[in-house]
Amino acid sequence: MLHPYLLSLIISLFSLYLFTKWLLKPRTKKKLPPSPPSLPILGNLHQLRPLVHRSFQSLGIKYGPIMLLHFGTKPVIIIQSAEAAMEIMKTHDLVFANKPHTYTVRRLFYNLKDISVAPYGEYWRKLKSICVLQLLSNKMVQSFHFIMEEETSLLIKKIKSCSSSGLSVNLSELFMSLTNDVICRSAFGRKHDEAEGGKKFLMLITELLQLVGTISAGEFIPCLSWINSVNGFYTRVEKVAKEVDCYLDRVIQEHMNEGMGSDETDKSESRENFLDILLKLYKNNDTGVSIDLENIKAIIVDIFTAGTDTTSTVLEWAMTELLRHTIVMNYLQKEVREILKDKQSISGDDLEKMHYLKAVVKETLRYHIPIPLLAREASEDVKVMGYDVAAGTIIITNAWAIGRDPASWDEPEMFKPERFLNISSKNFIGLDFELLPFGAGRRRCPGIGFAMANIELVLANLVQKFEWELPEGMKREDLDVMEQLGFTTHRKNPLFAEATHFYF
Ligand code: HEM
Repeated sequence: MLHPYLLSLIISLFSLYLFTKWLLKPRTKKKLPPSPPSLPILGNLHQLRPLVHRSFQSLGIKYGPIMLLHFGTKPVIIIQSAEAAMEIMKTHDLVFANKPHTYTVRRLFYNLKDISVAPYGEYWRKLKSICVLQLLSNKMVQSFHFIMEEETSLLIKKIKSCSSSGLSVNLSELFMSLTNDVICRSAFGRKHDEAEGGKKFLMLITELLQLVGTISAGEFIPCLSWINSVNGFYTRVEKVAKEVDCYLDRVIQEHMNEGMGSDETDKSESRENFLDILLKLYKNNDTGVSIDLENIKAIIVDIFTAGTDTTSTVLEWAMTELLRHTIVMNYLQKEVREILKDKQSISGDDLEKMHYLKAVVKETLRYHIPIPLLAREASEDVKVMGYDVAAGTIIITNAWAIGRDPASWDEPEMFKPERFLNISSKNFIGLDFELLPFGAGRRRCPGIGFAMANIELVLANLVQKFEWELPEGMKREDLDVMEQLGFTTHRKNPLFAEATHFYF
């Protein structure tokens, strides 16, 4: 037995040894990206203006292509070069396969039961494969071509009738309603008119996107979360979530009844739509992942939010730039009219030959990227561009700034479709990190084929069938290019134009 004094001496010496060892241990200091000075509690939130992508770009000029900000207490890394984006969406794609969520996102997307914000894992993989292989496969996109054609013909008729009365047309509104109708028919098999709340649903989706696109201090600073209750933000979130849910409940119930032979059947299209496929999976449950009605509603919200505003935004900006650049408009009209000759209906094969049209769409996607910010979250500690990124850090890739980065693009502030005519020019399918309108890596958009088919068909028809002018008295240089705050950067003010001559 040791004497108690001796025992305590040994313990004390051993503790001293351990303490000294700990003190002398060389500390590996974390190497963090450059960071603008921040305020207590607020972090860098006070430095962000409503058009956040522009604020990030301005800060990036001083702090570089990878910088660390704090949204309240939450560290957020901002990526603003193609090289850094490649590290996030290619080199470490698996580590960054998760999306960050706020209360708003969880509430509006059925507690992450959808595809676009669902955590990366088995469940998300199954849903994504359903989306890629079944809902948005090439075969399905081709089967929806007739919907896109019919809706485009309706758009043309509306423009003609408006212009025959000497009125200018609100193209922004027409594009939004066209893309909504195309998605609605592809999703549910038919359009939903005013009486069925179709227009209201469109407005709800627009509001949902605005809420998701708002960076509210209350979501990032726990002690300020009361602000969102007081300023009505959470009330709006709650109202939109409930109304969307109510609408989708009704639509799904009707769809199930139609399948059982209700007299609604005559309004529906005979071909399979998204809801048919999802309800089949729900009933058969043979995919290995059980889909319940909440999942179906969440996926439908995804398809509407991802597919309507984005597509109409591209159309709106493409027409804005064509109206601002007469030479581009003339060149495009010449190409489309030469390929079509007297044909009125435009096929997929015709569109394939329209290289300048494709260049105009690509340039629009670069210059006016519909979703400017791509958010991810680190699932483990990792090094990016030599900097330490801790698990849980939010990463935001500013795809808007990358599309305008002078290091990657000649004259990035000019609208020049010609830059995409070269065979080796960049593409948007997620392999060129200078051009990321559809993202890249595992989380890349599965709706590229659907969106491009729709956009090209509408634009080709608009430039083939009409001559376009700005409303009377307005000069090209007066046409504004202001962006609206939200998840997608559409025009702040609606685009009005006049169709002066018809060729059909
Ligand atoms: C011009 C039109 C469109 C643009 C610019 C666009 C852009 C995007 C972007 C940037 C993402 C996120 C990618 C990432 O984080 O890396 C995304 C995801 C997604 N998009 Fe699209 N999209 C468009 C059309 C569509 C359409 C028409 C649909 C469906 C009908 C669709 C369905 C989805 C879905 C389900 C996701 C989530 C994918 C996932 O998280 O794995 N998108 N889209």
